[in-house]
Amino acid sequence: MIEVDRAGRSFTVGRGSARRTVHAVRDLSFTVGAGEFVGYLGPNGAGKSTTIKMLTGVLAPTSGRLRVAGLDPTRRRTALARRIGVVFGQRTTLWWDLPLKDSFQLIRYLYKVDRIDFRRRLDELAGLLDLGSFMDTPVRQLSLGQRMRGDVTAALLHDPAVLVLDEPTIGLDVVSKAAMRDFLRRLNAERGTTVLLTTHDLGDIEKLCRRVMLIDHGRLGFDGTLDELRATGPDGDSLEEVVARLYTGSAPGTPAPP
Ligand SMILES: Nc1ncnc2c1ncn2[C@@H]1O[C@H](COP(=O)(O)OP(=O)(O)OP(=O)(O)O)[C@@H](O)[C@H]1O
Repeated sequence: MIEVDRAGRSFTVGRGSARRTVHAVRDLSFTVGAGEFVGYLGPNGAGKSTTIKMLTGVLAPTSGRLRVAGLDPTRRRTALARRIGVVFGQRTTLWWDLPLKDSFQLIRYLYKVDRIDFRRRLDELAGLLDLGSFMDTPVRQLSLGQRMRGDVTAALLHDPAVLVLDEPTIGLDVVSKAAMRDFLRRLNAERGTTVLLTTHDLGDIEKLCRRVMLIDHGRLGFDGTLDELRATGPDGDSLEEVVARLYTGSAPGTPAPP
């Protein structure tokens, strides 16, 4: 479902003699099969957002190739939009001044979702994510937890095969977080939606992902099961301790090793 083959993305920053190249992602290769739920971890500045931007067609790779649902994300961005859903926990894709339900109608229009499919899907998602009490509320008045549920619904209205989540539980209280995780687990198990989850919340990873990939300085440093990830540290270490050890030595913005 997702194929990344020696993908790289660099940026030129600075001017004159201070001009230099930042290798945000280097020689990145992995595949994610249909129905997998994969965690994508890395310290700040590791290259996670750059990877997501390449997978969603926002940024073209400067080397290598990517395929999502069989499509080249940069060349087939419109076609890909129908196969992929994306949630950025830190910012909304909803219309700030419109009631939530109007945002959904706009998405139906933009994605050309059949009216009956849309109604069925929205009813189902509204039930699962408990949207009923704030469907008529303008997005700017929603609490963070409500807004996040709205954003997840918006990303799923066109029933995408792949869901890319960038910190979908950030800022949520323990109850909302548990509900969101439960929803995502069911979505993956019952609908077979392929999920790539980027998060700094290792609870998300522990509760949801069987497989974890870890990126550091733009390179894939680990790709294996959650159990294999734990086994990289001494017995009895928490996942946080194991991951912190793997992150050690990396700092945001430091040049990637050659
Ligand atoms: N448009 C850009 N121009 C220049 N450098 C960039 C650009 N986008 C990203 N970078 C650099 O590429 C590297 C990777 O950034 P990226 O945003 O992909 O990291 P990240 O893993 O998502 O970090 P975080 O967890 O902090 O969100 C960083 O050094 C960053 O400064």
